[in-house]
Amino acid sequence: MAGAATGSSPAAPAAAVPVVPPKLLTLVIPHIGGRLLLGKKLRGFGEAGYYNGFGGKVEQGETIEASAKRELLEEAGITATCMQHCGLLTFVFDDNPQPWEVHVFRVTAFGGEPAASDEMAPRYFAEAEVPYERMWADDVHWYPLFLAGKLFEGTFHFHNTHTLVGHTLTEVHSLSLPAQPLQ
Ligand SMILES: CNc1ncnc2c1ncn2[C@@H]1O[C@H](COP(=O)(O)OP(=O)(O)OP(=O)(O)O)[C@@H](O)[C@H]1O
Repeated sequence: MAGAATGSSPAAPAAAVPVVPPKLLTLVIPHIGGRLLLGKKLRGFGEAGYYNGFGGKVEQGETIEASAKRELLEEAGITATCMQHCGLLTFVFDDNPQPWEVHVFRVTAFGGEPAASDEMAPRYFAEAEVPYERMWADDVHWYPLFLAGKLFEGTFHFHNTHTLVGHTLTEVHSLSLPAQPLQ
């Protein structure tokens, strides 16, 4: 008889695991002349005083790249004139069913002068002085690849939003970005 079952009981129907599409975000870091431009968060529960690149949610009708440039202008007052996609980070939280997919960009030339916004105060850091103790817990892992000019992909698992409990990280040779705007 064809199609004999391998187990003694009929296979149970697969449990319906809800798949929540990831929230798309950008993270833009100017990296020029051995220095990084980071922003000190001026507001946000539990985040004020912390440093990060510039970025936020990709909006409907916007490409990821356009979103990165918009956030850099809104938060740091500068216009990227040379920017490369260099990382894809996925954040998974045990207290949030929606993972975050963060596209990281390096800016190597920009127009304008960095200026504080109501969200962020920009500040330069030498490569050896990145303030990891005042940054997200994943940053200490992937910044070395960023600083070395590599492309990378990683997945980071957080407990209660902020405690990093595990991760994978690999250098890659290419990254792709959807050309279409977010629907
Ligand atoms: C979990 N570990 C993390 N490690 C490093 N960077 C992280 C991060 N999690 C979020 N980020 C980045 O922080 C910025 C603000 O994020 P977040 O406050 O959620 O964006 P926000 O909803 O305010 O976006 P809008 O500015 O309103 O569009 C944004 O660049 C996002 O990519």
